Amino acid sequence: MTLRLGTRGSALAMAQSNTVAEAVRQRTGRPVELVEIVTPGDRSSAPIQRLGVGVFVSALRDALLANEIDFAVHSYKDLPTAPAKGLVVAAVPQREDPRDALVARAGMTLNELPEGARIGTGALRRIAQLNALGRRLRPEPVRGNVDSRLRKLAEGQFDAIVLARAGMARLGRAAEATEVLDPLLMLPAPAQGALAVECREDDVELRKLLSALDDEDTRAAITAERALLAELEAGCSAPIAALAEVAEGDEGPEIYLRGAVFSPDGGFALRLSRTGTLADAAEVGRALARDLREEGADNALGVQHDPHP
Ligand SMILES: NCc1[nH]cc(CCC(=O)O)c1CC(=O)O
Repeated sequence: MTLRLGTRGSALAMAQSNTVAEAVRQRTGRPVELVEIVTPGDRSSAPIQRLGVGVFVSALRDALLANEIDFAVHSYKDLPTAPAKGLVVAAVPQREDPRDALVARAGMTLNELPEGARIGTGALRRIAQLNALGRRLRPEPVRGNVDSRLRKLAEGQFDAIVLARAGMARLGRAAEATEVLDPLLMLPAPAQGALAVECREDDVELRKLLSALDDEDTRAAITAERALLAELEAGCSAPIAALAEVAEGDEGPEIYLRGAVFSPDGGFALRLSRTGTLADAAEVGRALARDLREEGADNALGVQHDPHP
């Protein structure tokens, strides 16, 4: 029987869904059809921070629970940390490049941008890290999909924009980045570059099929990054960054987790790290969150800032 994959109609969502659909066809031999779901987030042009964290997600989840579709693909970093009742992340495919990218006019790198350069980005995490550089760059809000952000740059609305390299890559536009930002300067959002393949918890047969797409290292990395985020009780737009990498340690594979918390003006920046085994990924994330808290993370997270005053 044909599997129904629910997807938003945006170019990025379609690219992600088509990639997963193809992988499911190849690995299971089952036909997959795409079913387009329109979410309130697609109809509105209000700032994401105002629409709320789950705006792109809940319409897909409703369709899953109503049995209108069989599975859905999300950008993992857009998923709230709270688990969805009746649903399960059945697969976490191998992650794309998790780093942020700079696209600047005249091929400039971050270091070459002049004082006062206007940088289009709405994410508090990116605004804070740009401000923390102390270069007097000027972050300015920008919304819209990857294509429209690149168009606004080309039209001269900004000197540069910062966006996830993974999103550019999925649209075949990664070559337009003028610099891939080192996580030392710009630590990405928890789960950036990863996908969550979600289905109904009780759909045992499909869960088994989808598990063929699961990548163990990616799942461990995302588990650590999101445990950190959940422990700090922050949403996807909070100025919190995390990146876990898996590498061979002395006694087998190990997880290397970096986490950071910023005040939006960049005046407070706290970066810490921890390591552990893959099996302990969630505990590594929670422990690093506690470390961040002990070192004053709440100073940055306690106050609610309006990103677009
Ligand atoms: N914030 C929206 C969003 N959600 C997922 C991606 C890109 C793909 C990914 O990170 O997986 C983007 C665009 C961006 O941050 O530039």
